[in-house]
Amino acid sequence: MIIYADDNMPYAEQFFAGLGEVRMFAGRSVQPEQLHDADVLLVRSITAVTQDLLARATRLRFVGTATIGTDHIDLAYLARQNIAFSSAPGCNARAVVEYILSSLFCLAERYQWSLTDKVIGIVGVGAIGQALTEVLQLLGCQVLLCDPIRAEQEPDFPHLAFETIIAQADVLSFHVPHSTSGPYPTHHLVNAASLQQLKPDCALLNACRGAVFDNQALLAEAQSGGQRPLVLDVWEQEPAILLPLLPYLDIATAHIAGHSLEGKARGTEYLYQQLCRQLAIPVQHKLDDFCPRPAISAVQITENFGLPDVQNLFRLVYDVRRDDALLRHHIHKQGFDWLRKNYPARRECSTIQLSGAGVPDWLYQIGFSRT
Ligand SMILES: NC(=O)C1=CN([C@@H]2O[C@H](COP(=O)(O)OP(=O)(O)OC[C@H]3O[C@@H](n4cnc5c(N)ncnc54)[C@H](O)[C@@H]3O)[C@@H](O)[C@H]2O)C=CC1
Ligand SMILES: O=C(O)C(=O)[C@H](O)COP(=O)(O)O
Repeated sequence: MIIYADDNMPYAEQFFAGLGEVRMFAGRSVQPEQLHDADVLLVRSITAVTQDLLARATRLRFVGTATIGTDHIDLAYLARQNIAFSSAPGCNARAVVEYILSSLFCLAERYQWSLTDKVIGIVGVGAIGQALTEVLQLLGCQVLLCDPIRAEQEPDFPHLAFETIIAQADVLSFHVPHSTSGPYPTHHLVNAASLQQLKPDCALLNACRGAVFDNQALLAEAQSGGQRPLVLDVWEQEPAILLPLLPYLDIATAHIAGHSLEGKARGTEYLYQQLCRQLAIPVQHKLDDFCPRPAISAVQITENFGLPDVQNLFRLVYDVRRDDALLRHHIHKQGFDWLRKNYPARRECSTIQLSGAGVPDWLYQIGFSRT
């Protein structure tokens, strides 16, 4: 069996070598001829898996994407061809939550907010939006939710219409898939018209898909004197991003919100498990076999620890300002894909064990580990 895997998929060799010959490829530039003998194709979000890409892959039996999003895959074509498919739902949800949390801590410091005074709106309350909601509520924030699809399925879900939430929120964080059709399309949810409905200082955060925000509309508003705080991890037309927008952004990163080591590697592990299931063979490897020990693994908490200390503790794990600086420094010479490919190691809160008599339970609930 020949398994083609994106060369930005951590531990692909280690997980898949026992199942066949593993060949790595460059996700952005892979060509149909390269895949002519593929039995299995494992991609990340930068490879558009279309009928054209698979034109020569007559042996293909399984396609996997080590991502949550599936908007780069022609799912209907795979179904028509009887090619099994798996994404990796939830694999990097925790990393995105930590990215947003770090961004909120930065904005709070820069603008001297108290996060607990802000009304935070979450648009899209799936794996990421739900986990983010729970963390923010544990930190004492007021959170409003918008998810019309959940509202249809769960009568008690506290849904607010998009028009309502955008008028009330001080901060809006988006966690929807990108869609252009269906009853609730998300393409350009934030556009020139919806920007007019927002409070003028309502902060906008996008760590879902670039085209959920009309980037030209953001630029037009900023150039005409708009002052709203902006955080963008994802952009329209990646990797050719709208560079004139950069100076107006508080935080700008290269689609790395989900790129904790655990987040990426869980994606690989999930696909490995799915392929084993497809082949009806037992799972032999797990993530813990491969993930290295984190640089900082334990922290002592004293009885003086309180809510204001969370930001400092959190910065031991992740500080989004590092990734913002990387983008601003390297984007012109090295480019967007280089930033993603050379992303420095980042671990999740769960890799830090907290000890001490005074550890409040909510610290464990927001993601740190017990000793
Ligand atoms: N920046 C990054 O590195 C990453 C980005 N993502 C993006 O984040 C998206 C969300 O991820 P998950 O929460 O895991 O997905 P999910 O599928 O668990 O949740 C998405 C939620 O959005 C809701 N939704 C759909 N259309 C909506 C609309 N018009 N208005 C409000 N809600 C709507 C759905 O009902 C669902 O509850 C992914 O589709 C992916 O595109 C995911 C991981 C990493
Ligand atoms: O999971 C998703 O969906 C994402 O957006 C990924 O975190 C993006 O990472 P790459 O697959 O583009 O490396």
